[in-house]
Amino acid sequence: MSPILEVEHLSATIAGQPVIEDITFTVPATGVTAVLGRNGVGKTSTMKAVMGLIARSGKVVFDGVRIDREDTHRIVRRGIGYVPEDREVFGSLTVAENLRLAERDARPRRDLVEQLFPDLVRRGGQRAGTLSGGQQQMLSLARALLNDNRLLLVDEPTKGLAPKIVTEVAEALEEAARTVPVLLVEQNLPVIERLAADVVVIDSGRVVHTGQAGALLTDAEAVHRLLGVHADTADTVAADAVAAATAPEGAK
Ligand SMILES: Nc1ncnc2c1ncn2[C@@H]1O[C@H](COP(=O)(O)OP(=O)(O)OP(=O)(O)O)[C@@H](O)[C@H]1O
Repeated sequence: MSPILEVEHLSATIAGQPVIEDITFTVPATGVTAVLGRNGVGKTSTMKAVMGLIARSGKVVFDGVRIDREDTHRIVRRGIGYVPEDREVFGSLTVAENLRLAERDARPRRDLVEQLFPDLVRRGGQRAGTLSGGQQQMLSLARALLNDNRLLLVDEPTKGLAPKIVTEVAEALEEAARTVPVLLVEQNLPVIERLAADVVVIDSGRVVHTGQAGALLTDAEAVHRLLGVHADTADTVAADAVAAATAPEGAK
């Protein structure tokens, strides 16, 4: 099967400063591909460059069509959904209004969204600005899933969330990934282990490793060298996350 996204020699600048230098990778047409790397190496910039949100050069091919000269509006209409790191929701509008505004297709996938996020249905009348961080993340994901996208770019969806909510967001993403391929920026190794088939590791604006997620995560030396964390720390984090997610309410 051909890749859904091909990125070749992609470079980008913000305010004239280079933020990524020479990024090359492909995203398979199914499953989750994780973009990893230490803080500030260019993960978010890579997503923004693909979406045409920052000045870029190089080649980006989406489902066989070059999109690197197109504006963001056109790229979105081609079927790439983008869930940015800052969870863009309209804070003064209700949850239901946020969802309605995101509907682009003639037949939005309301059933899928209601099945994945029953809590959002219950909170339809609540102003989005008063939702918790985890609920805002769910709303942001739901907005992208309403349309029949052919690829989702999701930037650090679990950042800053409590372990139990991290598990809920991971579950929602896992479900979503059954219907659409996902390019996921993520720092949480247990989440990557659970969701990702493939990984792309970035360092100093360049790709330094691509391969299968399982092969990287079981190689403690590579995890330490490429990501700057100890694999056993990741195991501890995973164990803590599972314990927190499964502990009775009063024990958390
Ligand atoms: N608006 C901006 N103005 C100037 N420099 C920026 C801006 N946004 C990002 N940068 C710089 O670009 C580089 C890459 O940033 P980017 O946000 O892509 O990294 P990241 O890997 O996503 O980081 P993190 O994991 O911390 O979110 C960093 O050195 C950052 O300081």
